Amino acid sequence: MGELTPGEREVRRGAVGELGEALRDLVDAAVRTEVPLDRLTEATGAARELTALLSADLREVHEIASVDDPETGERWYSPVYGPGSPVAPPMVVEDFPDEGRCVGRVTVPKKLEGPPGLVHGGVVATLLDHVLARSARGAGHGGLTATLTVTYRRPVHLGVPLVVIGQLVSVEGRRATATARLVAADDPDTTLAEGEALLVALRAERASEVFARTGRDVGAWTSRS
Ligand SMILES: CCCCC/C=C\C/C=C\C/C=C\C/C=C\CCCC(=O)SCCNC(=O)CCNC(=O)[C@H](O)C(C)(C)COP(=O)(O)OP(=O)(O)OC[C@H]1O[C@@H](n2cnc3c(N)ncnc32)[C@H](O)[C@@H]1OP(=O)(O)O
Repeated sequence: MGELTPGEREVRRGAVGELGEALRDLVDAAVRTEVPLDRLTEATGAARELTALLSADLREVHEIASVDDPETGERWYSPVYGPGSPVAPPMVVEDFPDEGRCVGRVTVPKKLEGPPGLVHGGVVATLLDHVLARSARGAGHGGLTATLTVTYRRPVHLGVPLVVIGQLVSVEGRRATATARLVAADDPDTTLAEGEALLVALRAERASEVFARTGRDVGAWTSRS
């Protein structure tokens, strides 16, 4: 699909979000179902039909989606916040760029379970990584995560509203550091997990190399100065 007009992109984004929500419901049912074997087999056939329907026009693996904005970094299939992603929890994030802060809200579903009833530790790291990078990006210091330290202080339960706060701490040349906390919405004083990251902005020429296969200008990961 070629580039969309702003109006077309808005309409398509709405449809992508609806499909994403339907697929997340499907994934949730798929990981929780205890229906008899014949029902499982029937569902497998229906799922394969759905795959054929969507596969009539597919992007290559490096191609950027028509609904995305590579300059601002809005990604509709992000595994963290993408409205179109079946694997995203998804987290809803509010940006406070003037304060170098962002606040994510998320209730983690069954598909992202680690120990029984608890959120997988890699998922906790992913949620922290996102708000860490995003707090810096919002304040104009887009970069890739160079180091990420996660401290798991308390078990994080599935199905509980969570708040994940990222805060940009310092910027020095292409390097930015940020910290993040994950808490339960109803107990904001108890830290469940915390993160710290070094984000390094790519030099412009390095960014052109790294993202060459997308065939697009990708500005959100480079130094903006
Ligand atoms: C959809 C609807 C809703 C709308 C949503 C709207 C908006 C959403 C927008 C945004 C979302 C925002 C953002 C968040 C998104 C995603 C977050 C995910 C982040 C990631 O998932 S990201 C992937 C994983 N990540 C990598 O894939 C990195 C691989 N890696 C490399 O690509 C290189 O390794 C690199 C680039 C890191 C460095 O490479 P390089 O060549 O530039 O490095 P170089 O040597 O020049 O270092 C430069 C200076 O950094 C220092 N430095 C470097 N590394 C260091 C280390 N480890 N420790 C300490 N210091 C270090 C040096 O010491 C030097 O410092 P100095 O300049 O002072 O000498």
